[in-house]
Amino acid sequence: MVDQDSSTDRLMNSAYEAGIIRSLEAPLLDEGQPLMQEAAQAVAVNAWLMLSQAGLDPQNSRIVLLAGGGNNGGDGLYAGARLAAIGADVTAVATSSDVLDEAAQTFVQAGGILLALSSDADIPSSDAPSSPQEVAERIDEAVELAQAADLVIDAMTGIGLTGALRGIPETLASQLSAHMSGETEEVNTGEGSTAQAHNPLILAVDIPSGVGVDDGSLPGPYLPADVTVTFGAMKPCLLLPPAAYACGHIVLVDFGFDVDEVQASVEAMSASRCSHLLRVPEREDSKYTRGVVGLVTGSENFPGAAVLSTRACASCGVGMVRYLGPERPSEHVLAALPEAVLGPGRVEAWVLGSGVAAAGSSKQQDSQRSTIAQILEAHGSWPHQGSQAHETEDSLPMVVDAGALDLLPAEGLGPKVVLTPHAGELAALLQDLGEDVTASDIAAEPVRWATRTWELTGATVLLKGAITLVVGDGQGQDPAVYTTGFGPAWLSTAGSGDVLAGLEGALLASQSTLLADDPRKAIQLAAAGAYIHAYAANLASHSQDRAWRQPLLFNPDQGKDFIEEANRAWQAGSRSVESMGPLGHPIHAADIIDQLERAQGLLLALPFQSDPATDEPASADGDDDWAAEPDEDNMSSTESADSSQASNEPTHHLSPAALVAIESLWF
Ligand SMILES: NC(=O)C1=CN([C@@H]2O[C@H](COP(=O)(O)OP(=O)(O)OC[C@H]3O[C@@H](n4cnc5c(N)ncnc54)[C@H](O)[C@@H]3O)[C@@H](O)[C@H]2O)[C@@H](O)CC1
Ligand SMILES: [K+]
Repeated sequence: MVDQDSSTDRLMNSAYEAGIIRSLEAPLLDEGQPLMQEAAQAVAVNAWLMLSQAGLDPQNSRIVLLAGGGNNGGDGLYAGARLAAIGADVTAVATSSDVLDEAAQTFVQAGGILLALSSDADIPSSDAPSSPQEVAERIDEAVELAQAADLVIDAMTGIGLTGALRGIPETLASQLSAHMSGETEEVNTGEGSTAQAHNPLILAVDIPSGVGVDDGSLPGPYLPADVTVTFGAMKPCLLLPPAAYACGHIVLVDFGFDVDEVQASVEAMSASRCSHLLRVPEREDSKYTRGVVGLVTGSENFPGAAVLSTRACASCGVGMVRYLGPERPSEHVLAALPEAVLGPGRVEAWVLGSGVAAAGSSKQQDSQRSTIAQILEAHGSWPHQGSQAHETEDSLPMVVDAGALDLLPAEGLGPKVVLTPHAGELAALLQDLGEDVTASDIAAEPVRWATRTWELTGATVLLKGAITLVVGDGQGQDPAVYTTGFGPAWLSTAGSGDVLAGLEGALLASQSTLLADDPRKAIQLAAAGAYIHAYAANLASHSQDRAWRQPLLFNPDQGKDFIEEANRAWQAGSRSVESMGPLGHPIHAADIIDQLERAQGLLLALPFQSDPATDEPASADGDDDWAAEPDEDNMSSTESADSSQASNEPTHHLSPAALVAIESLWF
């Protein structure tokens, strides 16, 4: 993990496997800390907030709780009891043969109704269905209740889930998720028109039931959430695609875990982590000590890629950009970037292959490929074939993209070689390495396949996606895994990858001394590159859409601050997990480049901000009068003089009575 992490940074951005979460809970439980009650309180408060944000009165809302047989169900039942106690209409559906007894009794005493679905149910205050037909009827009843509810609290399974959901939880998850995605019949309004089916809000307790806790996969049916209230620490599924897309907004309940001695399995790149990875020039620096990047990108057919990659590279803090290519792209590069130097010479890092056609994809062999092959031979950090040289002093950090990927030697690459494929390119690379895998297999299990590529090649693997993954050498035998989902969906546009390759090269070159000391830093630098890329796209598009957001920290002492943060972050009334905020506008690749320098400036300003706990670069200087400054988490928009005044106003729209009610949940 990044050395300079604050404990808040670590808590919000480091994810631990289920077994480690249990080891972190154990000492607190031994000391008698009432973790389940703390979890239940947080669930109740967040349920209340979700309802009130959607314009509903929580005290008159219909809530359906799906309660499993483990502690996750226990959390849900105690939360349901708190909500029932303030007047909500809460029905708990028991999805397994038993539920935690004391939790169920507390729930029923508070006025909740308990419905058992399993034929061998042994549950207080609810008879088991007596025949298979009655089981089926009760399941139908539960599905209908949930579909008609204002809020569904999903407490079927937490970190105790093994494999895909089975049995009643599987049935409920598949029927409810089909309903919400509109796969079931539309509602006929009786006037010849159809209306969208009503969708309940969904709050997931700890994790959405059904997602692969430790690997972020979706092994079977699952219930996508609007908000996931998770306990103690982040789990891998909350960061890793595709499961992370099913979590909605994440609220992390701080139990005070001591994570100093445990190893995270996934880390999210954050603004603060990123700011520590940028190299700031010193007085004695010259253009050469700041790093020279050599780019073999673009081609006669794709001169634009040469322009985009060199311009992006020049915007990211290197001393010099050197371009190698045929006449046409060279002329374009020089026209767009007069600072560029053409032709061979000394470099600290290479960027190879963006905008270069892979073998077989064009009739004419791309002349850039022979240059790339020579560079790979001379500067690759792997044993040279036919010579005894191993990891040599000639080996340089390099970004290997697009048309250079198939020129790599198959194995023995080092971490300073950063591969930047998208799923399709990775599938082709893995097929060359003998794996039977398609691009859609990779999209379904990206961390598995990025890790496999790292195992086979030894390179650092940056797999591009809405959430980009970087896998490379970690501690001991285990890989390190970083994620970045800071960008808006506008980022998926032609040339965006060329921009990323150029900026990755700049980071590797400017930090070549750091990399020489510890080649594993390439993973963090690669993830930082993806973060800066995303951040520049946010600035360019004025979008607050994010593939992934940091969790909101829930601390019982925060009270109204948390309400305000949640209101700001969740966008009042939003019922869609798709849209995480105002969408901004389209961008093209050059727009991203235009914001790269500003993005880095904002990141470098971060340590000087008054509130170091917030992981959001300082707001800009007010030059965007209408647009929202991108925020990693909970930041407000660019503050003009007027709006900074407005930001002192409470952002929630809760009546005094509503505040009294929520305070009763809180204490
Ligand atoms: N350890 C603790 O004291 C704390 C745990 N907490 C909660 O406890 C949860 C973990 O509790 P548990 O270990 O009891 O496990 P869970 O409650 O997550 O899961 C166990 C339940 O899931 C069912 N299940 C497992 N795999 C299944 C599958 N494939 N298909 C269908 N059902 C399946 C089991 O039959 C059982 O009913 C956490 O996620 C969190 O919500 C919180 O209360 C905080 C404190
Ligand atoms: K759950």
